[in-house]
Amino acid sequence: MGVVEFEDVFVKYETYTGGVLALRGVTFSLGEKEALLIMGPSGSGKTTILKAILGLVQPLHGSVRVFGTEPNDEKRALEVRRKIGYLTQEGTMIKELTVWENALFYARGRRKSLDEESVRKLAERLNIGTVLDKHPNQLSGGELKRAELLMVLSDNPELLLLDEPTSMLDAENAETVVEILNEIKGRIPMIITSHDPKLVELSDQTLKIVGGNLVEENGH
Ligand SMILES: Nc1ncnc2c1ncn2[C@@H]1O[C@H](COP(=O)(O)OP(=O)(O)OP(=O)(O)O)[C@@H](O)[C@H]1O
Repeated sequence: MGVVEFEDVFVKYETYTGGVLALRGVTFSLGEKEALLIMGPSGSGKTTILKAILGLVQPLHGSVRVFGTEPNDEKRALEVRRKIGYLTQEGTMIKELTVWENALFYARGRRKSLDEESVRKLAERLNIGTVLDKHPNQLSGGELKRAELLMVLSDNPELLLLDEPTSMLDAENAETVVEILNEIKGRIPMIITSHDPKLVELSDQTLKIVGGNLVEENGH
């Protein structure tokens, strides 16, 4: 059994004009040591796959299972959600809190504790050692991206969903992020959306999605 299993999943967003079918029969499985990369043009359904894993959208048809459970299952949804580290494209940090306070708040909400020393070490590696006591609106786009990643990695997630983890980063910082993900790979299963060739290299499996349909699958 995979950590994540999609079987013929259709997802529709309701709109005033009748709705958008964002996923049209998507099937794939993520093994417990695997890194899966999802590629595809803007609006093709990549983020919707991540949202379906988190239970933020309901399949119209088909089944999604995460750690053997439907992410919308009332009794186990929260337990499953707490295992997942989700890096969004838009960021989720609270602007009134510092980066360190955000990481603490994020971990506490998930019933986890943080080891300050390892968080500081990871921050140094991500080249944001000096931003832990700053507020998110005091950071550059690239610093904020790495701070969000720091928060998501800090509380030892059991599954990582990373939406465009190297976008907004210069080559050197993108390289460091890929290096860190390479070290984590095999320990924490991950699903990454990106077009970054370095992340293609890192992944065990690549899916290409166009207009909500899987058009290509490659196992490396
Ligand atoms: N909340 C929503 N309501 C209505 N339509 C939506 C909603 N969210 C996404 N969509 C539509 O669903 C489709 C898939 O969107 P999705 O965000 O999954 O694409 P994506 O591949 O992640 O795009 P990008 O690379 O630009 O982030 C798009 O047509 C988008 O406009």
